[in-house]
Amino acid sequence: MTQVETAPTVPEVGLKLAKYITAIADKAIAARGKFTVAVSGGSLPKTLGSGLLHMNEESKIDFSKWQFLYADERSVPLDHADSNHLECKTQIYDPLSISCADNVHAIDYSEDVEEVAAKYEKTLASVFGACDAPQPPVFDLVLLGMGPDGHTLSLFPGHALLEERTKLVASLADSPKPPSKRVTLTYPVCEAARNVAFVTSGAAKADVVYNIHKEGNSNNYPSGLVKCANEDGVMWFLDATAAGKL
Ligand SMILES: O=C1O[C@H](COP(=O)(O)O)[C@@H](O)[C@H](O)[C@H]1O
Repeated sequence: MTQVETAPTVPEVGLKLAKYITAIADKAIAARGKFTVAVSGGSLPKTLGSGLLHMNEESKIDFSKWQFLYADERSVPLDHADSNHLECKTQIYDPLSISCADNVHAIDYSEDVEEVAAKYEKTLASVFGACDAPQPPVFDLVLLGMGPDGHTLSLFPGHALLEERTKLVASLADSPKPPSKRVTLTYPVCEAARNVAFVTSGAAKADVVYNIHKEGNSNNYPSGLVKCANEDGVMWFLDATAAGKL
């Protein structure tokens, strides 16, 4: 099951997303004292950053109990133009004065992408306590993007990692979308998360959005295979062009 929210423009999607995420954050902080969110790269940081900035201007958001982690990361230095962390820093953390030292868990770069994945699993354990595949970390929210080929996280159509059920964090060195080396959370982590939301915009995504939501072809795309623990299912935030064929 999925839920779909549409808005005419990307900034309006950002605003809806900001209201959604702050509501989840408030609930998580009231229940457990912190809010854990995994963010993706690509177009998502800009959409999220613009929505949060707008909301923050109206009434200040307290980010002190927010913990930002990553849904996936390109294996490049943190100051590289392809780094998902750099994009989040530019679009979200710096404009909102969110402390990278206190509230963000960047994925450190190394030439050895398997080592990067192993270190990220340790980071998950430091935030969530001991976790493994039978008992994955429980994120309050995983925020995902979707490419025009239907990929999400760094899980690409036809890739062997679509079957990964043992690791929480997987590495790949053959991503069809550059850069080739990446690390990614796996499906079991999404399935354990309290909430999972896609944020997708642009006409290039409209066919895949239609296939996943209207044609019952969701199993043909990595994005369509994502599930979460929320009984209302995965949430989709779409702008008018991505939703154009629904
Ligand atoms: O490479 C990636 O692409 C996807 C989708 O990006 P978008 O620019 O089409 O929104 C993104 O979700 C993922 O985090 C990133 O590594």
